[in-house]
Amino acid sequence: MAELLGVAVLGAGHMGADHIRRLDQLVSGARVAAVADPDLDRAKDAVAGLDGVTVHADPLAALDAPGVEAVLIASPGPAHEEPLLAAFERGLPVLCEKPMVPDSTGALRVVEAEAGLGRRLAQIGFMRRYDAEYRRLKSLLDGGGLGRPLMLHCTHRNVSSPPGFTSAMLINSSVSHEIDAARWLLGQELTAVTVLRPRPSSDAPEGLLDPQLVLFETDGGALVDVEVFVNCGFGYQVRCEAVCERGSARIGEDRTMLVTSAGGAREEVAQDYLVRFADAYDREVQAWVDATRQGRVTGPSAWDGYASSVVAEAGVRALESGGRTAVELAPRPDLYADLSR
Ligand SMILES: NC(=O)c1ccc[n+]([C@@H]2O[C@H](COP(=O)([O-])OP(=O)(O)OC[C@H]3O[C@@H](n4cnc5c(N)ncnc54)[C@H](O)[C@@H]3O)[C@@H](O)[C@H]2O)c1
Ligand SMILES: O[C@H]1[C@H](O)[C@@H](O)[C@H](O)[C@@H](O)[C@H]1O
Repeated sequence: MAELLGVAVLGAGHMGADHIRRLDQLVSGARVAAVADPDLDRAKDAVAGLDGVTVHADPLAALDAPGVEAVLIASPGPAHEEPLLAAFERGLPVLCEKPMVPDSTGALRVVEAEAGLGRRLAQIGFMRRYDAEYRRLKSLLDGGGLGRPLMLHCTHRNVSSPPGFTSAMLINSSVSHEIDAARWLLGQELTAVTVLRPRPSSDAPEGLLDPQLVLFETDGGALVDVEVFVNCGFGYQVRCEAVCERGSARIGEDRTMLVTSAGGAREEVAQDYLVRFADAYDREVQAWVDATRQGRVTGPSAWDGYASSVVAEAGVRALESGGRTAVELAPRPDLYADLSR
C-alpha cells in the first residue's frame, strides 16, 4: 500500500464533492486518486486544485485508474450495485453511501457476492453510528442502567427535498437512516412496518406524500416511530428519544448557541446534513481509512445495508397499501454472524 491510501470517488455531487474535500483536507492517511461522474465538468470542478487525480465519465474506469486502492461510492443509490460488485472482483475495499442498493434483490446480490469472497470489503455510509450524540445514546442503552428500551420516538426533518424526490424516497432514502440507527441502537431486527400520513403539506411538491409517520415493530418487542418531513422549510432536525423501563434519553435537541436580544431568545437550527453531521462524516471516513490501511473492515456492513433495503421496501409497500407489512429477511450468511451491532 502507498504511503497515502489512493481513493477513487464515484459521483461528484453534494456528498461526493464533500467527501473529496474531506479526503483532501481533513482525513489523514488518504488521498483522492481518481474521480468519476458522467457529468465530467462536475467531476473536474470537484477536484480543482488537487494534484495527481484522474477524472473519468465511466465509474469502472476510475476503479482501474493508476494508484487506486479503495473506492468511495457517492453516486445515486440505484447506481451503487455495479461498482460494489466490480470493487469486490478487484479486491478493493469500499465505503458506499446509503442506501447501499435500494432494491433488496440487488442488495442481496451484494451480500452474496461479499459472502462468497469470505471476507468483508464493504462499509456502508450510515454515518449516524459515528455521531457523538448517537454514540452516547448507544452506550447508555448498552449499559442497561435505564432498563430495557421499549420505544424510540424519532424525528427526521429536511428543509426541502431535492428535485425528483419521490414519496418512496422519504422511506428508502431518508428513513433508511432511522432503520439502521434503530437496528444498531436496539440490537434488534425490524419485523413489520406501518405507514400513516396526514394531508400533505401545501409546501411539498405536487404529488409528494410529505410528511409521513412510519411505525416499526422489532423482534425484541420494541416499537419505533419516525416522523419524516422533508419539506418542513425551517431546518434540518434529527432527533431520537429512547423510552426505557426506568427512564428516557433524548438526543438532537438543536442545543447550539442561544442568542438573547431585543426582548427575545433565539437558537440556531442547522439547515442541512452537511452541517448537522459534519463531525460524524469526518469520523466515519477517518475510521474507514484507518481500518483499510490496517487491512480491516469495520462499521456498518453489507448485511446492514441489505436489512435496511428490505425494511424500506416493506415500508414503501405499507405506504401504498395503508396496511401493516411484515419484513422478511433472507438467512444471514456466516460472514456477518459475529458483528456486534
Ligand atoms: N449519508 C448521508 O447523510 C447522505 C447525504 C446525502 C446523500 N447521501 C447519499 O449519497 C449519494 C449521492 O447523493 P447526492 O446528494 O450527492 O446526489 P447528487 O445528485 O448531488 O450527486 C450524485 C452525482 O452522481 C453522479 N452520477 C450519476 N450516475 C453516476 C454513476 N453511475 N457513477 C458515478 N456518478 C454518477 C451525478 O452526475 C451526480 O453528480 C446517494 O446515495 C445519497 O443517498 C447520503
Ligand atoms: O440523502 C439524504 C441524506 O441521507 C440525509 O441525511 C437525509 O436527511 C435526507 O433525507 C436524504 O434525502
